[in-house]
Amino acid sequence: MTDLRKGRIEIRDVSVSFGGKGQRTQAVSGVSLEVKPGDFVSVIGPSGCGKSTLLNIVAGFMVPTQGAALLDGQAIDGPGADRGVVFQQYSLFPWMTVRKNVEFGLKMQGLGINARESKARTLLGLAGLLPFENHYPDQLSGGMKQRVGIVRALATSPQVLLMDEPFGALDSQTRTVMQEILTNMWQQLQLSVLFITHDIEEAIFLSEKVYVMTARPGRIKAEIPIPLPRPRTPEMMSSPTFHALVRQLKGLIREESLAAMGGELGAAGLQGLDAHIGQDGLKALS
Ligand SMILES: Nc1ncnc2c1ncn2[C@@H]1O[C@H](COP(=O)(O)OP(=O)(O)OP(=O)(O)O)[C@@H](O)[C@H]1O
Repeated sequence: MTDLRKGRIEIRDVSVSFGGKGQRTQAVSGVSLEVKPGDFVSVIGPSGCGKSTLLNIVAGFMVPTQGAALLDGQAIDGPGADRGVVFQQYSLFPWMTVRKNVEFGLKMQGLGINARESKARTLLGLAGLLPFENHYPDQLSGGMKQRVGIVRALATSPQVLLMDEPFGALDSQTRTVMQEILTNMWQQLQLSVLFITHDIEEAIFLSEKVYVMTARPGRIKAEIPIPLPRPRTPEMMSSPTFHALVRQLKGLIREESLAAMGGELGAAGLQGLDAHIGQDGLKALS
């Protein structure tokens, strides 16, 4: 079991710019956030606000232009086995069975065949995948492939799990089941999770805390604690607290999405919108 005192992620005053002189894009500006050991924290915000950029910095795939990301007080300077990463697209090896996919990282760590097999089977069991251990990825549904992806990321016992829209490609039914499976695994393994999503309900259902980002350049607009009890159940999604949180987050995101779209459309584009739907239509939208 993961040591509960480990797995603290800190992003300290991080700014990121892309491109050279003349074509410089500031993606992220002065972002600070924290995931305490064993916490589940989501980041939500309009498209292009820098969510994936932040996750890539914590994963060690990218270096910030300013500021720093730390894991348990140590500056992150590259990828490491202490951080498991799951992306939206499934990244399984198609020529390996489910179990061999899960065992891969353990083999790289030099674990013997029996220990690898036993660990892989335990985790596959937690995710309900043991009956499919000898299947190949193309014999699995999207939800099952993503469950294997999560189990594979967890196999090397990382202290933190970094997830970038992991359920974005799944239908809503499968997505709901995956959210429940993930909360169960998170509770049993006591990991810290940094979770990127566009989906407000998903962020609330899964998290202890949700950070809302502004339109680009991404800053932290709000930090919303989620006071729902654990374990979370789908019935909680109909509770007044849940609905109030959805309303609050929708309001915050809407402001930023309009700002982001305004930037893309420009004044002329927005005038075109105005001409199309008229002032009354615009009032109805606000
Ligand atoms: N390698 C890069 N070179 C230039 N610009 C980049 C690069 N990577 C990201 N960007 C820009 O930085 C901004 C933030 O990108 P990022 O992918 O982090 O946003 P995001 O919030 O994850 O977006 P989405 O929700 O659409 O996935 C975007 O405007 C993007 O176009």
